[in-house]
Formats: sequence, structure tokens, C-alpha cells
Amino acid sequence: MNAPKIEHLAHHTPMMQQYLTIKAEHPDQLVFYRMGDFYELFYDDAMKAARLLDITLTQRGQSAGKPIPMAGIPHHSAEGYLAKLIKLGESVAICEQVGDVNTKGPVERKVVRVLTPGTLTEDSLLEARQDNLLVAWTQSAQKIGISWLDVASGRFEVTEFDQLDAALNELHRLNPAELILAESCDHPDPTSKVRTQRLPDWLSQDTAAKRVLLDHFKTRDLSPFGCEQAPVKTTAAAALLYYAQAMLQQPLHQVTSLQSYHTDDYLILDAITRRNLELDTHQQGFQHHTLFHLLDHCQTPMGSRLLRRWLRQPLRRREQILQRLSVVDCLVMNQQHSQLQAHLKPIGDLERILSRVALSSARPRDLSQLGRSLTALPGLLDWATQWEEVHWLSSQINSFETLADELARAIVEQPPLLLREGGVFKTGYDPELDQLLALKTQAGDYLTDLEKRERERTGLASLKIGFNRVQGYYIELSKQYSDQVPLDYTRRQTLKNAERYITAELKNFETQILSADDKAQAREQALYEQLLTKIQAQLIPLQQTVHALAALDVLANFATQALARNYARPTFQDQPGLLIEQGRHPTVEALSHDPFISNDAEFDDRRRLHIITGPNMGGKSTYMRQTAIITIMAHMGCFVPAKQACFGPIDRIFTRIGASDDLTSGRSTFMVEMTETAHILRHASAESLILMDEVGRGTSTFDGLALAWAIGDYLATQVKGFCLFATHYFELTNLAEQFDNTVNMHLTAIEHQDSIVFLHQVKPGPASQSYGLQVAALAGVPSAVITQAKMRLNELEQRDMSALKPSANLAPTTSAQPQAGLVAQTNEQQVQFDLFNNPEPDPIIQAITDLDPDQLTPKQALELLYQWQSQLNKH
Ligand SMILES: Nc1ncnc2c1ncn2[C@@H]1O[C@H](COP(=O)(O)OP(=O)(O)OP(=O)(O)O)[C@@H](O)[C@H]1O
Repeated sequence: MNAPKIEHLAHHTPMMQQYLTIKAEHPDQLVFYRMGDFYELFYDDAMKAARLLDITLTQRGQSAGKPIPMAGIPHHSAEGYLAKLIKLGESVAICEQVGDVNTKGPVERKVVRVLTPGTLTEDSLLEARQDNLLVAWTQSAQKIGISWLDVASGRFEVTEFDQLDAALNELHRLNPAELILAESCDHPDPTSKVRTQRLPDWLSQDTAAKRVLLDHFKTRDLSPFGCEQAPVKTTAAAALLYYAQAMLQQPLHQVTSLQSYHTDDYLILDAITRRNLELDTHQQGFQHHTLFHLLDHCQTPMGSRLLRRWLRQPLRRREQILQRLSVVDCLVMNQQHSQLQAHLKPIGDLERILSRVALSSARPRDLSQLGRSLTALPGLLDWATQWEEVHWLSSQINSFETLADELARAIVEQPPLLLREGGVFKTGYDPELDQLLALKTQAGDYLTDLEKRERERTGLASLKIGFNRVQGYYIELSKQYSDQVPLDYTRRQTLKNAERYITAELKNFETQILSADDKAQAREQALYEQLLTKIQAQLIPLQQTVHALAALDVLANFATQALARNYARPTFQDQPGLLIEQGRHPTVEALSHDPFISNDAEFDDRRRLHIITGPNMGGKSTYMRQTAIITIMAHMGCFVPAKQACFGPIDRIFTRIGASDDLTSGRSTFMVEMTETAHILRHASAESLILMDEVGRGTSTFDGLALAWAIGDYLATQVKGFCLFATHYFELTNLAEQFDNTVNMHLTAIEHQDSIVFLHQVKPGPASQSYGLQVAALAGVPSAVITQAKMRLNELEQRDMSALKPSANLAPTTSAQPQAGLVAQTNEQQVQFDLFNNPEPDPIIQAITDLDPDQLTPKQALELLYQWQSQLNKH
């Protein structure tokens, strides 16, 4: 049932009027309306929450003559429900009671926080080892601006693009939890399921956006952020700050800088490539069996998150890569990886804790974790002084000894979840708090003494002193003694079998003790705030330390992996090329029980296009993927699964692997294949690494072969990138004879007793056989089918169908010949046409064949020529 319209408020109860006013301000969010120990949802919100959370839908009386649908969630267990709603893409406005509960009418309530998927800071709502990004997309006539903000860590970056597809690629890389678009901006990716928010257009004005950023960073202009002459960047960044501040209902103190970046500084991997290479998500959507899963043994969650970022955005700048590699090398050579990891182990998720400190929402356990983590720093810094190679990182780490000492003195080892539960501070930290707490402890002794005295005075051994929240302290006596109570006892409460009394002395004690309790709570609150302020004052150096710690964590992890898995340090050169000696596929190697066969890959100006043939299951895809993965690992600053590897400049990696229908966008297998191929041919450069797996197989044999051939030709002559081109069209092996920069490679297999053994070795030259029937038999195709296929194959071979087999003596076409004619230009291929199509002989060719030219006059010959030409023009 829809929430009633705000203009009909007068018909409602005062409480419902309050609710509806608040709800009108949060139409897109589920409003959690606090009532005592519950959050209540009403009307549509109640029905939606009941459905999504599987909680009971009830009714709460009537308002405006109609029943109010209602669903409730206990306040103390709200986090679990919130996590579920956020995971489902919902947003929730938390509306708390902020006024005095004793006032007449509904207590004042206010939305104190709006939880949306992209603005979370609570650990319980976030994945520990994954970033949670809020992304803004802005557009002008010429440029696209993209900014991203990780509210939970405070990292904030911005960039801009001239090209839509480059911007879309970046958007996919960022994988936003929530997207912000200006009101007038078309959605860049209409098929996306990411929650999208529209921002008012006034924020698209450069001056308004600039003001938001200047106010936040308290700077005079935007030049420190590289946004001065870049309106789309300014608006994108401002949109994020504005939105996130509105959701958190406070300034984002954890956001201390804005970084401008250029995607050209990184090895560009598009979404298809990341998916095909299974960098951090398996093709089937899970995280296991991915490169990230294999490599991530980081000690801290922030290390894991950084590793994922590095994996999705490898570097191109040599100095930065070498800086990382030199740390890994130092740790490996000196066997220091486990020492460093031991120093990092006690360090918690400081990045996110600091953000909560900045927002003053850190909980007692955040502070105890911060304290424990800081005490690990002096030891780590001591260790670091020995190793020159880590200086660029360790120089950014402070030891924060004073702060660590204060936290160690202040916070108990196992603090309660919430500050208001009390008991957060250690005895001895604050004398005033100690005194107030002592009163409470002494109170126990005092009450025992008072109880003893009253028993003696009344002679009633069953007299006892008790406390409850409503009545406060009381003396309780069984009803049978009512006539024996002293005169100074005043009755407080009558129960079924007992009477409760108060005396002046007990009342006096109660006043003192209850005020001590309040005072102790207020004192704890004040001490906690002081502590937060002290940490907040050091936020920037703390954040700097944390970033360096995360990087050290990833590099220590790389060193551990390098030693455990026998990886080698890659090198780099300025000449174009790429050389991998004895490379291995890291995840296939790790998951397989059989030994992995290593293979070389060598690219230079004479070996740019590699045509790879070989049987199905021979290892072509594995070989191609490992070449790309090793390249990515090297550019992350990680050692690689190879004996050695050397890289010239590489700008992007493209992959066209596998084929599947893209049902969501209504594209067939072949359409997907060609769209991806078109993207590669249009964007790849001479510095790109390109993997093409079985291009053309999604259509008819001849179209496919013709396309594959033309694409190979284009890659060799126009793009000239470093390309591995796996194919079952053996005709393509002729490209190597045509082009100086093209070579043939094949995967080896041998026949053994009517079966096939894959050797998985990459060798020069084309494959000699396809082994299709043997692989089909291995896969369990019924023997009757295999036998019939064999007979059919024999028949074809007898008809000299050599074009169906690998052939070294195919008549090569020359590059001067027009591309479209390639297929029909070889004898064997002509036979293929005949085999499948049985075409009628062309009447013109037939006429020429039947003609005796000596019998024609020149005029007749000319007439025939005109006639044939006009016939041809009609076709
Ligand atoms: N170098 C290798 N060492 C050991 N095992 C390998 C190697 N390469 C591939 N394999 C194994 O062989 C299997 C098949 O490899 P892959 O998928 O790369 O073959 P393919 O030639 O691409 O096959 P298809 O043409 O049918 O796509 C892999 O799943 C892997 O288990």
C-alpha cells in the first residue's frame, strides 16, 4: 500500500504525520523509523521489507481511517537485516529518536544516516577484501569525466576521457557499487544493474561544483587536484562529495585529498580481457580458481584490496614497476618475506578504521584494534632500517608511539561492542572516571551492609534489598510481615505476595548512585571523544602510513608466492618485443595434479603474429592465456611463473577467446565474436598484446575461414601488434609465408593405440594433424558415430580433400591479391566449395570454355565481350 500523500497529512495521527513528513523526504529509501527498541517500517516500505527480509507483516491501528501495514526489526539485531537489504541493492534511511521522550506528542525524530550501497563504512556491511566504490560519470560535448570515491577508506580519484569506449572500459574496471549521474546525462551503460542516482543539474555548473570541492578541501583553487581546467573532472568529483556527504549527513573528514590519474599510465585491460583471463572473477562468476585467489595471501584486508587493485590496473611506468620488484627481490634474496609478514600480521584493517575515526563513528573495538596495530610499527620500522630497497615505503611510515601508548593505557583488551555499554576504559586511565566507577562498586558493599542492618533492626531474616529499572532501589518483604515494618518505611509497590518499601537512607543512596552512573557514562563519552579527536589530528600521517603498510603487505605476499611457486623476476627492455622462457600458467599449474609443461613465447619485429595450430585439448588456450597473465603479473611488480621473462613496451592486452551468446544484449555467438574482434582491430597498436582464439568459427566454414584469413592479414600488416592467433583453419598457416613478421607454432600430440596423448609442448611450424576424431572419442562420443566419421573422412580424403587436412603445399595467395577473393583462390578450397555446395558451372565460364576463338571475327568477339560484361553487371 502506497504511503498516503503528504498533502493529506491532517487526517493522520500526529505520529503518522511525523512519519509521512520524513518519508516524503526519502521516497527512494526504506525508512527505518525508530520506536523504542524497534525500527518500524510502514506502508509500501513494510511490504517490501517483509518480502525481502522474510519478516512478519502486521498492522498498526489505523490512520486516516485506514489500517497501516507495518513490519518491525529489533534495534539490537538491525545490522544483519541492513546487510541483507544493502546486498539486494536497497538503500535505507535510519530515523532515530533525537528529542526528549517525556515531551507531549511524538518524540522528535531525525534521519541520521542514509545507507546506500556506495556509501558504506560499517565493517559488517562491507566485504573485507574488496573495494566498495561510489562512481560519478559526467559528460560535456567533448569530454567524459569519471571520479570514484571509496567512502570506507577515504580514497578519492578522478580522470577524464575523449573517447566513450575508453571511459566505458574504465567504468567497468571500477565495478561501482553505486553510480551517480547528472540529471540530464544519458546512462552510459543502460544494461547495467548497478544502483544509479541522479544528481540535480545545478551541480553540473562548473562554479557550483568547484565550490563543493573548495569548501571541502579548504584550498583556494583546484590546481593541486589537476582539476583547474577540467570541468568534467570537477563536476564528477564534486558530485561524489556532495552525494556522500548528504548520505552520511556529515562532512567526509577521511577524504583528505583528490588524486588525478590517466589511464594511459596503466596497462589497459578491458572487461572482456579481465573476464577471459579470470583475473579476479572466474568465468562462472565465483572467486575461486582465479589469479587473485591464487596470489592473495596478504596479512591484512587492506593488502588484499590493494592487490586486487594492482591486478586490475597493472603499471606501465617502468620506474614504478622496478621499485616494486626491487622490494620483492630484496625479500626473496634475503629470505625476509616471513619476517616482514610477521610484523604485518597483527595489523588490522586500519584503512577502514581510520575512516570511521574521521567520521566519529569508530567503535571501541576499532580503537583497541588501532592501538594493537600501532604497537607493531616500531618493530616493523626497526626491521626496515636494514633494507635500503624498502626505504621508499618505510619512509612513509611513522611509529605513532605516543598515540599507541595512549590507546594501550586507555582501552581495555576486550572492549564492549558499543560505548554506551560502559567498561571501555582501563582503570588508572582517568581518575575521575575511576572515582565514579568506584562508587558503583562500593555500592554493592554498602547495600549488603544496609540489608544486614535492616534485618537486625526489624528482626525479619527474609528482608532483602533489590533494584529494578522502573522502581529503582527497594526493600522487599513478604506480605505476611506488613504489620511489622518500621514506621519510616514508605510503601513503593505492592506485589501479589510481597510489599516493596523505600527509606530515606535508601532513597539518598539511590540518588547518589544513579547520578554516579550517569556521570560515569558521560565521562566515558567525553574521554572517548577526546581520544577520537587526538587520532583525528594525526589522520593524514596515519593514512599515509596505512597506504605504505598495504603496499608492503602485497609485496611481502609476492615474495612469499615467488619462493613457494618458483617464480622469477621479470626484466624490461626498450626494444619492442616480449620473451618468456619456460612460462607456465599459474592457476592451471597450481590446480593440476599433473606436471605442467612450460613453454617459451618469443615476440620481436620478425615474430609479431604467431599462428598457433594443434589439436583440441592440445593446450592452445592455456598457452595464450599464460602469456597474457605473465605479462600482467610482471607489470604489477610481481615475479612470474617462468624461468625468465623480458618485456618491451606494452600498452594494452586484448583477448578474443571462447564464444558464448550474450543473451542479455540479444547478441548471437557470432555477433559477440565479431564485435570483440572489431574492437581489437580498431584499438590495438603495435605495442598491444593480442590473443585471438579460433576467430571465425562462429559462422559457416568459408565465411569463417575468409574472415580469419583477412583478420590475420590485417593484424600482420596493419596493426602489427604482438599477436597469438590460435586456429583450426590450417589454411592460415600460409600467412607465415606471406608476411615477414608472421610465424607458425603448434601444440604437439602423439597418437598412441588409436588414442591421443597431448604433450602440451609449443613447437615451431604448423601442426601436422588435427586429431579431431580422437579427441571426440576421448570425450565419450559413441563409437558408432566415431566409426561413421572415420568412414566419411576416408571418403573425403580419397576425393583428394586435402584442404580438410593441414597442408604444407597450399598455393599461397599474395598480399597483393584482394582479400575478399582469398577463399576461392586455392584449388583445394575450390574443391571444398564443390563438396558442400555442388555449384552449377558458371554460364559465362562455360561459354568461354566451349568457344573456339579462331572461328570468331573481331566484331563477333567484341559483341560477346559486351554481352558477358552486361551479364556480369546484372549479378
Ligand atoms: N602446458 C601444459 N601443461 C600441462 N597441462 C596442460 C598444458 N596446457 C594445457 N594443459 C591441459 O590441457 C587442457 C586443455 O588445454 P586448452 O584448453 O588450452 O586446449 P586447447 O588447445 O585450447 O583446446 P581447444 O582447441 O579444444 O579449445 C587444460 O585444461 C589443461 O588441463
